[in-house]
Amino acid sequence: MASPSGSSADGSGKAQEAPQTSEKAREVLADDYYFMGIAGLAAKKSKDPMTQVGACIVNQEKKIVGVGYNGMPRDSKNLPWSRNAEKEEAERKYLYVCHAELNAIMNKNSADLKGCTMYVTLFPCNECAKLILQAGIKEVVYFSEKNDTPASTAASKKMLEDAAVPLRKFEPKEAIVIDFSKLQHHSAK
Ligand SMILES: Nc1ccn([C@H]2C[C@H](O)[C@@H](COP(=O)(O)O)O2)c(=O)n1
Ligand SMILES: [Zn+2]
Repeated sequence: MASPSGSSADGSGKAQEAPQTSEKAREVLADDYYFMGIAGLAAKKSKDPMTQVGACIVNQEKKIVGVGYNGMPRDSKNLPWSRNAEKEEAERKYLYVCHAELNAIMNKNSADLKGCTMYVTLFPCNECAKLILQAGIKEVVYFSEKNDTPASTAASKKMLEDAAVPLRKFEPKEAIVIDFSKLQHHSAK
């Protein structure tokens, strides 16, 4: 470690290099912010005009093994995105859309998801809770909760609780901002 004064700090007698004044300590993103941030970024890819949801699955070594967002099934072209309650059920998105959690699980790049944690930007519905349990996921971290499907939410909570899978709300204390101009790297010389 360089000593600020530039004098010997290791007993070698050699002067240590002082840190450049332009070098400053960087903040290291905490795991929850990083993984929920990835889920949030994935959500931005969703074509759902009303609700974009993202999910990120992390294994016990804190490696990302699956990411997904809500979208229509593969190769579909003309399925409706409407949520309009006055339309026929077949003309609304709900029968067709693949939830972010389903897509994250399907997109897995590891043999299995046993012992993993799922980060998801919206509370998982009861169908996704079943998928989460069947995949062997052992923890769920969610960000927001809508109260428009109370029976589904209650069933989801019940299933996860019954299987002793902890469900935790992510409560960020600050925003993450990606400023691309700050990602510009400059050579040392
Ligand atoms: N945990 C969840 C909950 C919902 N979704 C998707 C399904 C739809 O695309 C959208 C909800 O639509 P809304 O009723 O808000 O218009 O969110 C999901 O992927 N994961
Ligand atoms: Zn779902």
